[in-house]
Amino acid sequence: MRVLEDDLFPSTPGKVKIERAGTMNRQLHRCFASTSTMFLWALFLIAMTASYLSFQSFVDTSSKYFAASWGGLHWERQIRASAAPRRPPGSAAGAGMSVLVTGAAGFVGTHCSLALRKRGDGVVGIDNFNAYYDPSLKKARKALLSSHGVFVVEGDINDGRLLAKLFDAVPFTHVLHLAAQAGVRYAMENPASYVHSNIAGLVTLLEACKDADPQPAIVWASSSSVYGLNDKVPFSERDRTDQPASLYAATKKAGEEITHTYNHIYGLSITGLRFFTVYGPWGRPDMAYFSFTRNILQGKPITVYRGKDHVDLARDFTYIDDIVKGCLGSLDTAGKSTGTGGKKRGPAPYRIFNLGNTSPVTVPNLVSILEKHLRVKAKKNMVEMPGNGDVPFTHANISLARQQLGYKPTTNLDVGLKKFVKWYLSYYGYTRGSKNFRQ
Ligand SMILES: O=C(O)[C@H]1O[C@H](OP(=O)(O)OP(=O)(O)OC[C@H]2O[C@@H](n3ccc(=O)[nH]c3=O)[C@H](O)[C@@H]2O)[C@H](O)[C@@H](O)[C@@H]1O
Repeated sequence: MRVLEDDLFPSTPGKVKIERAGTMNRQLHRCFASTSTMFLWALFLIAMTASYLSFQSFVDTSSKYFAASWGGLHWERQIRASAAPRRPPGSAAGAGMSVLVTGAAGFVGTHCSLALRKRGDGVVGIDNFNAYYDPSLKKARKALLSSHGVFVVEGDINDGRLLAKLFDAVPFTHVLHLAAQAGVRYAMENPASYVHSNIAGLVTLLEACKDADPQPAIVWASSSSVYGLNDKVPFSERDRTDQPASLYAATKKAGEEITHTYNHIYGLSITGLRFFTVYGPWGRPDMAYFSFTRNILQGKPITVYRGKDHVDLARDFTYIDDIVKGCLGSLDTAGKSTGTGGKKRGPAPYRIFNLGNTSPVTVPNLVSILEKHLRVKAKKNMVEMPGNGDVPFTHANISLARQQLGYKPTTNLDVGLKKFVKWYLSYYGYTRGSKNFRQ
């Protein structure tokens, strides 16, 4: 390039003058020659760029094709086998459902999938096994599901092609949508992950459901956090939910509105469940009861948040088995979706239920119960609740779920944490007095 420039704009003007006088023709000729050289260079560069881009898109497409962990005849056979209900013929509970469970390798997803499978329903799971918390725990849950005949597809709910393929392979009667970016405080660290899973992923899933023929009925996980700054207790489904305290809560609230539009426009049957701080065996390591247990056993301090004026925070902690009953009750009572091929044929149910325990426990009390079951004293750092999205307390009114789902929680925090601690000690291979953890 520098050579070309020098040719057109020589750096010795005196010399130019002399040459101009005598050799104008030659100069013109050189100029034309340089222009055509530039033209050729430009053509060459365009050709190179075009072939690079087409090579890139070939690499992208083929790597997607080769990296895809789904598709093919064998895969479809596994999906269909897993989706097939196995209730005995003539069973009082009917023919059985085919349920697509999103977030199946998650905490609530695993328990619900197992419970459905155990009573004879067909279940196919989908999970993206992201690294929000230790994926090896998710893999272990997947192995547990697999040992009970539940197949879990490794994929993302944002992948519309995968969802379409699943609905092509199986006429799912229900979708239990539990895949989400959970956690209240993490939303300040990674806000985009909440939009990706709880908004974009939800819409992609609803699009697939609305296009499916037959359309499935959808039961999905909202959250008690939608009550936000509401201070009327206990929280009832009729209370205001327009003051979220965290982005997480805002995305769950948005999910309630988004599902409403799909119910209204396409006739999808929707049930939203507001879970209240679910805990238990195979739980989520990011939650307080789980991380407190780990730290207490390892002799590390735990941070206990306190509200304004030293008021203890409280949660309506709900045991996983009770939540599973609420989820299955919701699937069993969900009315049918009415649309086909994206067209609504009539009104479909739109329901929202609180699934809580109705007896809040303070966080210091939770710690005392853990200390009792672990037989280890916690090193507590009491700090004022940072302004990171937490709410001071939650308390569910569950009358609606009791009436319509037959929901009746039966496990208190003491009994539930005892079961959790038993699982934790066996899963992480901890024997009392030893410091050998897998974690
Ligand atoms: O039910 C819900 O709506 C929500 O319940 C939990 O959220 P949260 O109730 O905040 O549960 P934890 O993160 O386990 O916290 C429980 C309590 O412990 C407190 N905490 C948490 C962490 C910590 O280090 N110290 C501490 O005192 C929190 O402030 C809170 O009061 C889940 O993480 C959410 O995904 C779910 O949607």
